Amino acid sequence: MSVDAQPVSELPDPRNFGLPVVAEDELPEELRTLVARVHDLVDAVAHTEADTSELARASAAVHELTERLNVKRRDVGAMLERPRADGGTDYQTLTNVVSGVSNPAAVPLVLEETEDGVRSEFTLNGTYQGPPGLVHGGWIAALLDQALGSASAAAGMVGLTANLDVNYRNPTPLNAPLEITARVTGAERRKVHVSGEIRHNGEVTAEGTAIMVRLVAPS
Ligand SMILES: CCCCCCCC/C=C\CCCCCCCC(=O)SCCNC(=O)CCNC(=O)[C@H](O)C(C)(C)COP(=O)(O)OP(=O)(O)OC[C@H]1O[C@@H](n2cnc3c(N)ncnc32)[C@H](O)[C@@H]1OP(=O)(O)O
Repeated sequence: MSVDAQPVSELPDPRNFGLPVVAEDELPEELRTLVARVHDLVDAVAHTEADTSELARASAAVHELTERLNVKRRDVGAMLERPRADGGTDYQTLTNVVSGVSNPAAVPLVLEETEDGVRSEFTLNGTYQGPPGLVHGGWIAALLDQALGSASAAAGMVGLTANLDVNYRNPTPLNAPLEITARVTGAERRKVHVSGEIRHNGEVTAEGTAIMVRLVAPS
């Protein structure tokens, strides 16, 4: 596979795409705490066997809270900006459903750059269940999509997924330590070829390949 695309050293500035940008240090610690607590709340709701009066009280409290938080909402598409260790700037979608720091539905997947791509260790609670005790296959695809896209971005080539191919090799367990890895394997013109896998105890449970098509900033 040929590698003839020229990686750019900096990620494109989302402002050039008309997107609002929030600096990481502008994100209140109280929001991060709220996100973590609501993440746990979703799992609690999914599995609770509390009695009906407790359920009714919880339902009213959550409804009231939703109305209070909805008074002031961020624009869809807001991007989080943070400094990178190498002096560059990193961007990610604030509410990304897999890794967004303000999204309680997110895993959250915190991908670290490695020598050849990206990597993360994470655990999925019962919220992500498909078959009994196992992670939903659609979420496995979403996790791989995110890691594959991030590997491309980490190599300076931000793109959209044009094609994603997933093989489910072994069941992926809930509530157990998982590892995800991804890397760029080649690039030609705007196409970036990426591959990655999810492992449990060192054994591959799912692997994916994708073609990301690099974004071109409007001129
Ligand atoms: C915005 C600001 C950014 C700021 C910085 C951000 C930092 C972010 C940080 C971290 C990264 C995050 C990571 C995200 C991870 C999650 C990713 C997703 O979930 S993406 C959502 C799902 N994907 C879509 O919604 C795409 C929908 N499809 C499209 O929009 C178009 O089809 C698109 C862009 C993929 C291509 O359209 P065309 O018109 O631009 O380009 P054409 O000319 O058609 O294709 C270019 C090349 O790609 C090939 N191609 C296109 N589609 C293909 C396909 N399905 N299979 C194989 N090849 C394909 C073509 O054959 C062509 O190749 P040839 O250069 O001629 O060899």
